[in-house]
Amino acid sequence: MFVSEKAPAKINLTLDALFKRPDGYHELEMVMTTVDLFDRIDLYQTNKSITLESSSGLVPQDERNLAFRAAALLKEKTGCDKGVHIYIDKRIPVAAGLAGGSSDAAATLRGCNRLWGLGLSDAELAEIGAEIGSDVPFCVYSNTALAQGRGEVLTALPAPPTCWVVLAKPNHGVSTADVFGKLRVHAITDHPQTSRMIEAVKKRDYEGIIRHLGNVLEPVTMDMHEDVRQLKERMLRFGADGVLMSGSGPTVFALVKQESRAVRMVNSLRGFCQQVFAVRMLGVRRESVLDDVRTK
Ligand SMILES: C[C@@](CO)(OP(=O)(O)O)[C@H](O)COP(=O)(O)OP(=O)(O)OC[C@H]1O[C@@H](n2ccc(N)nc2=O)[C@H](O)[C@@H]1O
Ligand SMILES: Nc1ncnc2c1ncn2[C@@H]1O[C@H](COP(=O)(O)OP(=O)(O)O)[C@@H](O)[C@H]1O
Repeated sequence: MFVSEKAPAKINLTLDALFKRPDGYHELEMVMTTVDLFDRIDLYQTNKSITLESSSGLVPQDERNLAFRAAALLKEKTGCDKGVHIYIDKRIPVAAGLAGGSSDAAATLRGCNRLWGLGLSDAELAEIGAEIGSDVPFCVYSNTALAQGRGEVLTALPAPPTCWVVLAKPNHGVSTADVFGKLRVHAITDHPQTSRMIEAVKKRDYEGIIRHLGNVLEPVTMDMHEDVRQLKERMLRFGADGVLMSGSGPTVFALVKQESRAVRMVNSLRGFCQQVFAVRMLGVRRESVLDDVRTK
């Protein structure tokens, strides 16, 4: 038996931190959505064990991989005695603020649920996913949502209006824990207006979305990596309607309406960053690559 799942990247249209909690996590408010840049997760049923391989040498190929951890946790929670071989075709840049690992874990939860015939709901998968990482519940649904708490309390939103999203990742990663570690919540002067962003998304108001883009982690990462600040300035100069760093970074995304402008921007950024993509805003979950369970 074999199933395949798409694992899309996410971007943050807003990211606000309200306070640091006693458990060390930050209480967040984020509007997140998905873009048309995917990893592909192929899952092959085996006897008992879990094994993993990836097209990318940049991610662990063992039990440290978040997809491996997802399959192991699902087995443990359900008492399922089946196994799986996981193959990850990696397209999403790693340690980039695009939730690539979380999305791989979420796609593995969705895929193993089908492969092993467990019949769990998305809400049950999201609850299991929250034990792997704060972004995993959002990635189980992979739509558009307001995320609160440490990221796991979700309220679904409609998809934003479609537009081009140019993603550019500087030639280094950042550690999410390091960025949160340097954030001083009481010193934030420029909180995003989350409710205004929600309103703009609901009204499919493109200009409103552009106006209310905001991320309190952006100055923190920029102070650690000057090239992220330069990248944002460059994208604005190249004619983006709006530019923001996604999550803890260092990927910066630009929103543009016209395809021709997105293509020009990609060509202009290629000398500056190795990983540059022009993709569409998605905002809703796409079903699996191969629609149904197939017998091999
Ligand atoms: C910042 C965000 C925004 O979407 O995305 P990325 O930049 O990773 O894509 C997420 O909150 C990242 O979620 P995720 O990558 O799953 O984080 P986790 O593994 O749960 O946590 C990694 C570390 O980040 C910090 N952390 C994370 C979430 C949160 N609400 N407060 C925190 O302080 C903690 O130090 C934690 O140890
Ligand atoms: N399947 C996976 N894909 C990407 N990274 C993974 C995966 N499994 C574990 N990791 C580890 O998780 C860390 C964060 O990766 P990633 O999810 O790409 O970053 P971000 O949360 O910033 O988008 C990396 O250091 C990477 O080694």
